[in-house]
Amino acid sequence: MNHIVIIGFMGSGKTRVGKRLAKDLGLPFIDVDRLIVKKMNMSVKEVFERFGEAFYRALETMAVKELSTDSERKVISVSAGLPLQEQNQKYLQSMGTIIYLKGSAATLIKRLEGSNNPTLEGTENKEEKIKKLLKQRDPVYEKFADIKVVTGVKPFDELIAEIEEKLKA
Ligand SMILES: Nc1ncnc2c1ncn2[C@@H]1O[C@H](COP(=O)(O)OP(=O)(O)O)[C@@H](O)[C@H]1O
Ligand SMILES: O=C(O)C1=C[C@@H](OP(=O)(O)O)[C@@H](O)[C@H](O)C1
Ligand SMILES: [Mg+2]
Repeated sequence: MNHIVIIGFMGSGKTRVGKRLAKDLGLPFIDVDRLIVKKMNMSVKEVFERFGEAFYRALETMAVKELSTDSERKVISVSAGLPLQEQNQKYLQSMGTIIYLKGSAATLIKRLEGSNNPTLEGTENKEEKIKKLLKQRDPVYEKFADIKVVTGVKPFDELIAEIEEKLKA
């Protein structure tokens, strides 16, 4: 497929960037988290609480499998944990151009201050947890990236322009 796929840590801007790219490119936008929220008619947090993380991960796999064979080109923001799951990786790789929105620990910590993300909830030291998870996840995101851009260093519009240039190259 030739989708444009956005990956990255929680708070890296996948949803915001994906929405804007889709608008600029005149493509439909899909956000995997939002797709699940709609399907389940409850928040991500509620799905985790009522059915557990494994169930949420299974929903992610169903979504990515379906999208990997969807022939209508789209901008797709996948949830942060999705690329980490081995069962998703073959689908992810067949989807199209993968953009990694890379953020420093400092940028992500700042953006996730008020977040009620279930992956970070209940942790005593949120900063340490973010740093630890980022260390585990960054090499995986790097591995799958066709295009890498750093978020948090330039204004949003300039970041979008950089991505659009790289997509043309
Ligand atoms: N390039 C950026 N510069 C500043 N703030 C940003 C940028 N991209 C996203 N944000 C903000 O960071 C937060 C997380 O963005 P979001 O798109 O929800 O991330 P994700 O979907 O990767 O978890 C939001 O408040 C969003 O407005
Ligand atoms: O990192 C994770 O494990 C998760 C990230 C979230 O997505 P965002 O990247 O949109 O925050 C959401 O899918 C869920 O809370 C699990
Ligand atoms: Mg999001």
